[in-house]
Amino acid sequence: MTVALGISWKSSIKTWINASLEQGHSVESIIESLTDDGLDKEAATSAVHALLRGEMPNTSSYEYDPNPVLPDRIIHAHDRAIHALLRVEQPQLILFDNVLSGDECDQIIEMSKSRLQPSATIDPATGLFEQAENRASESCTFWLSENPLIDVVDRRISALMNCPLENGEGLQVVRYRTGGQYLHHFDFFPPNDPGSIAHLTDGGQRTATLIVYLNDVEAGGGTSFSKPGISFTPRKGQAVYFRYFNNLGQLDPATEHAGLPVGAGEKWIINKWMRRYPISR
Ligand SMILES: O=C(O)CCC(=O)C(=O)O
Ligand SMILES: [Fe+2]
Repeated sequence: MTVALGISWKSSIKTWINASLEQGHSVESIIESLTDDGLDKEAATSAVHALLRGEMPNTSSYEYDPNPVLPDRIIHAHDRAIHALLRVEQPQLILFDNVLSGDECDQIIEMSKSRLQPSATIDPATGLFEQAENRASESCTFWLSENPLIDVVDRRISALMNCPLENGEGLQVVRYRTGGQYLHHFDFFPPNDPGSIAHLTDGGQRTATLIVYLNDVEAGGGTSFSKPGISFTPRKGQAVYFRYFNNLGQLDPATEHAGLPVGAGEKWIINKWMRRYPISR
């Protein structure tokens, strides 16, 4: 016999699903366990998907809970002491100095050149990657800890963001040529887009981003946050952190941002996206 799960599904089931995702169990295996326990498949699937989207509807205003990033002036991140130069509380934004050395920036640019492909964005309906109209750049992704340098950078960023290594997507390197830009957008998967579920099922929602600047840009190319009205100038080795998913499962609308048009020369960055749960690899 199977039972249907009402809208207010028991919080113990929710806690159990959350713990299972945190332990790295796959969505399919969790749904299977729930159906083995007598839930109907559709109810089990929608319960897991509801949790993946975030427990709280975004009708109430975003609550700024404590940032997992340490509040210190200098953070000892894996192998490097990193200075926090500027902190904004609403939205939660931090500018860090010297996250990568000049030499590390140059090496990552060199390693990426032969791998770049035109950047894609996610189709809201299907979840498939499509040719980006709002994003004029090329990019490539490294596997987590793909080589010794990428491994050190992945570990350093994980320590800096105070988020487990396994919750991190592989480093994405982006090159914008003169005129290249990324129009205003959010980094999280829009919870109500049907296409988001395919991405949420492995790792859950994105929680925070670190953008590392790999070069000094000749002109333009800042990262602009329109709600607080702040823009960051690319500076080789520096990084901007922002967090948009809190412990209530809300998403911060004030983290909308853009990569401004590059006025002259090229702009190279790394994107590191952290997820709520470990990603299977
Ligand atoms: O280029 C930038 O400064 C921002 C890039 C960005 O927001 C992204 O790739 O998601
Ligand atoms: Fe972004």
